[in-house]
Amino acid sequence: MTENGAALALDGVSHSYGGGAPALDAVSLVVPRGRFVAVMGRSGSGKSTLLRCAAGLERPTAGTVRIGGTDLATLKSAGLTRLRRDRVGFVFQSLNLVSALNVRENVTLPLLLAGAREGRELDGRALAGLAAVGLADRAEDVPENLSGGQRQRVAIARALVNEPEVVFADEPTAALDPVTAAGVLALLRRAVDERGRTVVLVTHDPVAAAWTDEAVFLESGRMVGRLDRPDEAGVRAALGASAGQHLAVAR
Ligand SMILES: Nc1ncnc2c1ncn2[C@@H]1O[C@H](COP(=O)(O)OP(=O)(O)OP(=O)(O)O)[C@@H](O)[C@H]1O
Repeated sequence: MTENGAALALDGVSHSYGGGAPALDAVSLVVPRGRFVAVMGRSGSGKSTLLRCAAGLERPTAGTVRIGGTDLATLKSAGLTRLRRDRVGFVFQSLNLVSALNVRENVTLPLLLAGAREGRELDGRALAGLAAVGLADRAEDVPENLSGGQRQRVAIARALVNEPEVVFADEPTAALDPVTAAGVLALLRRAVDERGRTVVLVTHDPVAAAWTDEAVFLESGRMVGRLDRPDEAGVRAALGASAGQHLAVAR
């Protein structure tokens, strides 16, 4: 896959907060359309920084980020906001939903922000999205009446509603029990397999990574390895190896 045909392409991306040591150091990554990629590494290795740079939430200090061929550096602040709103979906660990809105309204929010008119068509899209995550019957409920796993499923419906080019998920299952987490990961997997979506998942969890097509490993801001079709044991071994490498360097 060339960079041009990719959903997401990072080329030599570095980022330092306030001129300190690089949190991300010359990372290159090409994610083809219809692929599910896990970004892994220990706490502080730069996973969230990679996601923030890739999603246009943070401007890297060096390197190029392209989403669907658009070089994010060519966009001014308003253009970057539009890109995040129209072409990218987000699922975070928590605080995903607006508590003042019901579930259906939460799902329609990205469409409304993108200029769609309220009405039957919009509600139909929200309900179809909710049905896909098994929550059509909770459409008129408020988020606080939902369990953590149900809220994350609503967040996934919302992240997918505008058919984004890339969905960025930052530890979306960290607060969930293993069974509920598996349900949420299965939904992301289905979005890739059945709807051709592209998902970048930040996680420290080898079980979560085993749902993806490819795991990439960060250590001290650098990309130190990757695994195709990762399984749990392979991911644990790779994480152990990169930690060992780090210790060897630190000594
Ligand atoms: N806003 C910030 N200002 C200054 N330094 C930051 C900021 N955010 C992150 N860092 C630093 O950048 C480095 C990478 O952090 P990052 O949050 O990307 O790691 P992570 O792998 O996502 O960690 P975790 O798994 O704990 O969330 C760390 O050294 C961190 O302290």
